[in-house]
Amino acid sequence: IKSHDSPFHHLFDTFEVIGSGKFATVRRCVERQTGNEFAAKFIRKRSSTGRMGQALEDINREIDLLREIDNNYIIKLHDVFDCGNEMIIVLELVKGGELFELISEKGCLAEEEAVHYMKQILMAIKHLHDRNIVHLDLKPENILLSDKTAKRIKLIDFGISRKIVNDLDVKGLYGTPEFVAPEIINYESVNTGTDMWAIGCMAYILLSGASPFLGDTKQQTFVNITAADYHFDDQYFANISNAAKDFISGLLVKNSKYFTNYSI
Ligand SMILES: Cc1ccnnc1
Repeated sequence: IKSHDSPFHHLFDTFEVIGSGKFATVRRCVERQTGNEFAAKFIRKRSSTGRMGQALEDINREIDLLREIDNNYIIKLHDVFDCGNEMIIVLELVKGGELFELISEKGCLAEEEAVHYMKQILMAIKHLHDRNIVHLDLKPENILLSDKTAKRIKLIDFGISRKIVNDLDVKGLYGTPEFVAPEIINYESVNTGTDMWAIGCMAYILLSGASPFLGDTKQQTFVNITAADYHFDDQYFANISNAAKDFISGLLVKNSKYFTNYSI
């Protein structure tokens, strides 16, 4: 995949918006030559003077990570176009909606269905961690369903993902408050355990529909996280297996860089 000089709009027709973020909009598009559908992520570049838009360094980091990844449970990169004041990343189109929507509809999932999704999420994360890549924004909104019948997931959005070099690499507050690990809040270094913490949060949510640390304010959520203060409310967990609770407890461990395991 190389970044083209032939303009994106000669090769693709673009259609409805299917996702949007801070500096990016994702639209369904069709490659004229083949008729194949893709998701085109339009990212505004930050100008030398402005503050709007994403820094080129960050856009290129996301692209380089996507080029390196090749896993059935992670979104595939198709092409990249540099179009002046925006970069266009052409990605595999995933049509089954967000796992988040599924939980919102159903309240929570039956344990065997939650296990089915967690296995796929763990295989995607193992693929990343084996390459020293940490996602850093794992949450149900970033898990899409490739199609509702097959219950296959695709992990998306590597906008804040990083390469971890000798473990003590990146600092800086980011991620979504509800899912960030204590080391993010305490401005300590992140590591693969940072993703495992978020996986623990997602497992808790899939099984109960409740969010383990969510407070009434962002500040209260941060207090709950840094104290690792959560519990298995019997209102939701009465019929959940001990194995499932042990799995979650093993992940919601502070500074869990020494407890990363992928028993699938
Ligand atoms: C939102 C989105 C991103 C990538 N592929 N399909 C949909």
